Amino acid sequence: MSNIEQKKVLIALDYDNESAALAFVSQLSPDECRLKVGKEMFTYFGPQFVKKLVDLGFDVFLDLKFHDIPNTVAKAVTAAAELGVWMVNVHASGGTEMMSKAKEALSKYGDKAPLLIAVTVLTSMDQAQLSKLGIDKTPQEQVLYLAKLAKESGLDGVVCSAQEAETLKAQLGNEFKLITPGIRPAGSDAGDQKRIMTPAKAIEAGSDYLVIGRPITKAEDPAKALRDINASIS
Ligand SMILES: O=c1ccn([C@@H]2O[C@H](COP(=O)(O)O)[C@@H](O)[C@H]2O)c(=O)[nH]1
Repeated sequence: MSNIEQKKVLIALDYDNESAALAFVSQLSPDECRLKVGKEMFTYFGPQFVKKLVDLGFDVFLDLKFHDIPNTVAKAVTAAAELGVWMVNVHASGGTEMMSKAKEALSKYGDKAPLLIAVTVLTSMDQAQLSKLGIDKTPQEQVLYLAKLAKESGLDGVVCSAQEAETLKAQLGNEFKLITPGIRPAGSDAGDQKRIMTPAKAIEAGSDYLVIGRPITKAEDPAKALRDINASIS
């Protein structure tokens, strides 16, 4: 398996203990995965933690899902770029002006700019939860609608579930990146995830990157769990 194929897995480092997270990371190579830092670890351990991972040579996806007025989000993604992260995200429901301003703010970093992607419909949401929000569309329709706005705004891709990947690749083209959480190896616990798929099926459907947390970090042997997943998608 080439390094490029191996690096399709983005491990969600959702730990409340920095030493435990770093002990796990010390078993990994930047050649076999990328790392995702989300709201929990960022809130506990801050930008210094992100910097540590970047300095260890890992590509880091800073998953803070910014959602605010255009000026604030443009400044927030700039702060992310200053940390040297590989990817950062905003919520597509923040609108096209917000997304375009964020993308524009990153242009000064040239080819060092992090990829900018937009969250569409959280993978923990199903049809019933969308309806409760007053959205009268299927998750598939709503994801496609928001992904089109993200593409129009110049973003590099979206966060969606692998269940929407085939449609999005067909409608938005191969270059537009699909980052898919809600990945569950066969037999593993779905937890709070609703729109799920196995790693191999997700890649087959068109996912570019798989976000995987608990199936790896809560496994008896997390490093082996990653190796097994990488083998299953090679
Ligand atoms: O729609 C989304 C957007 C982000 N996430 C994040 O991905 C990981 C998934 O972790 P698992 O343990 O594999 O469920 C987690 O950090 C979420 O915040 C998502 O799940 N869905």
